[in-house]
Formats: sequence, C-alpha cells, structure tokens
Amino acid sequence: MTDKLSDTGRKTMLEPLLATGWELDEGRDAIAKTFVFDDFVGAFGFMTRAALWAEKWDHHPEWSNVYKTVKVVLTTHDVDGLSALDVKLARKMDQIAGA
Ligand SMILES: C[C@H](O)[C@H](O)[C@H]1CNC2=NC(N)=NC(=O)C2=N1
Repeated sequence: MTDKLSDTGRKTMLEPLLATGWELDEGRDAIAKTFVFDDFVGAFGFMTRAALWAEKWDHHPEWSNVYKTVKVVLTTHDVDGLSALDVKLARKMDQIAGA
C-alpha cells in the first residue's frame, strides 16, 4: 500500500521537482506540469513512452494532449493525495522528455 507523502518526504522529494517546472496544486494535493514538444510526434512519443512506465508501475497520470502540448497532473487516487509513486513517475517523465 502506498502512503501519502510525509512532511519530510515533501521537502526532500517534491522540492527538486518544483525546480524542474512541476507545480503544486495544494487544493487537490497534486503536482502538474505542461510539456511542450517540437510537434505532435514528439508529444505523442512522450505519452507512449510514459504510458508504458505508468502501466508497469500501475500508476497512471491524468493528462491531456493538444497538438504538441501535453498537460500532466499526478496524484494518487488510492490515498487521495501525493505519494512517492507520483514523484517516481514525475522524475521518469522529466527524463523521457529530456531524452
Ligand atoms: C487497482 C489499481 O492498482 C489501482 O486502481 C491503481 C491504478 N492506477 C492508479 N493511478 C493513480 N494515479 N493513482 C492510483 O491510486 C492508482 N491506483
């Protein structure tokens, strides 16, 4: 079972993500980021690669795509807030987008 992030976890794990463009939605206890690629193939390629990790980890993003833009919201529905799984998927998405 995944636990909600503790105060310490928020400091150590969330702060580096906020520095890479993720934003905290405190009302929902979620993090969000907008990724902009060169074109639709870049955006959809990112989604395809991220989807495989999401499925492997059984942790799925809320996201939308318009042309070359992908808007992502991560939160853990099972705990009604942020968990380490959101951090893990956010890091992976940053890695994929930067590759
Ligand atoms: C049964 C299944 O393991 C759960 O419903 C998983 C699936 N994917 C999930 N994704 C997200 N973002 N949060 C969850 O709590 C979650 N739970």
